[in-house]
Amino acid sequence: MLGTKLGGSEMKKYLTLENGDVFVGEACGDLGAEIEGELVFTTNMTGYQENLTDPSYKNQIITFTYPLIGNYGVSLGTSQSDRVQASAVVVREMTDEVYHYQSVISLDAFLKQQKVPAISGIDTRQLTKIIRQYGTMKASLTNQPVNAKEAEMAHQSAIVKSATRSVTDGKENEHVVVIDFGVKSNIVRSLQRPEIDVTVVTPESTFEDISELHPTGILLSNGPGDPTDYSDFLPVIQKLQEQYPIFGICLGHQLLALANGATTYKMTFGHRGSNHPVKDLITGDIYMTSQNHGYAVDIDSVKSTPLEVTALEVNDKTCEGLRYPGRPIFSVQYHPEAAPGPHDAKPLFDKFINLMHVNGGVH
Ligand SMILES: NC(=O)CC[C@H](N)C(=O)O
Repeated sequence: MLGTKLGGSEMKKYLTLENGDVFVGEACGDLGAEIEGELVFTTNMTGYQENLTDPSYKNQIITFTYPLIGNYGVSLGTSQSDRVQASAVVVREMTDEVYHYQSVISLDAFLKQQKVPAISGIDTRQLTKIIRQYGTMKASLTNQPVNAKEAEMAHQSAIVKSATRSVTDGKENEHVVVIDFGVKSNIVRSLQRPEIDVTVVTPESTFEDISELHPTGILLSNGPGDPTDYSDFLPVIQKLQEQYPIFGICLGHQLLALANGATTYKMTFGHRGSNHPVKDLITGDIYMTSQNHGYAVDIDSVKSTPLEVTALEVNDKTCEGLRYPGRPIFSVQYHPEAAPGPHDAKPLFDKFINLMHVNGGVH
């Protein structure tokens, strides 16, 4: 059944796109809430809980192209941060008939609890075709019809405020410092080993703050928004890369590129999904990867930097990996931590830790 009625709601909701298109559906999630955001789509067939709680989706309205969302509920330990980060959710059908032994709450109830609005009964195939043609655009989700002008939104900085926290007990001698631009829990989890301490620090940290932690390696995390909004942190990366092994993931990859003089650009509709093939130019291997990004590193701009392109997206040949020859520094545009998605690239965490071992840890 299309647009399952949830919690007895028959309330209409209006999704108004910047180009003037209007979709009318049924309100679910937080029924009263109205929001604006950047309308994006993800082709993930599963993993809605991980997507919704991924801080990289801050200020974005997520359209799920998979037609049935919510059927395995929401479970403990699956979220990628402590709350829903996306502004709103667009689905073809949301169900609260949940079948999963670990589910503790339905998706609709979770969204209500988190005060996040959603709209169901939308032809998400048609909507996705519009986004593919016109590109990612601003949109509003309202309880009454509005005109497209009102759906226009000023540029919102999506920078996440984070706090420094020690993830492990600090007794061991190898120490990864994660710069938290909006880090996903599974990145931190993927680094954890008995011999490794992990400390997560805010991007307001200075080079001195970070050095005082005696890192053996630095992980530049994923995060929301336009990478050029983070220019304040680039001088810190420039200093860190003189001394420490670095692994950049997604936003972290883009910031490593910017810190070395490359440029980034906004893609038409980005890559959001779990089946993006990436070719590793060093080994020739192809990985299936999990992705969620709207910006990319300009490959031509890398030529005049000390960096080298190490991977390409097979379909559109965009930059998926970089390394700094001669230094223990590399980055990827995709998500080796998955959550959700395939695990082909998981060995990159071991690669980073091995680089730290080889480097011996610069203290
Ligand atoms: N997942 C991420 O780190 C996304 C990076 C950046 N916000 C982008 O959309 O390109």
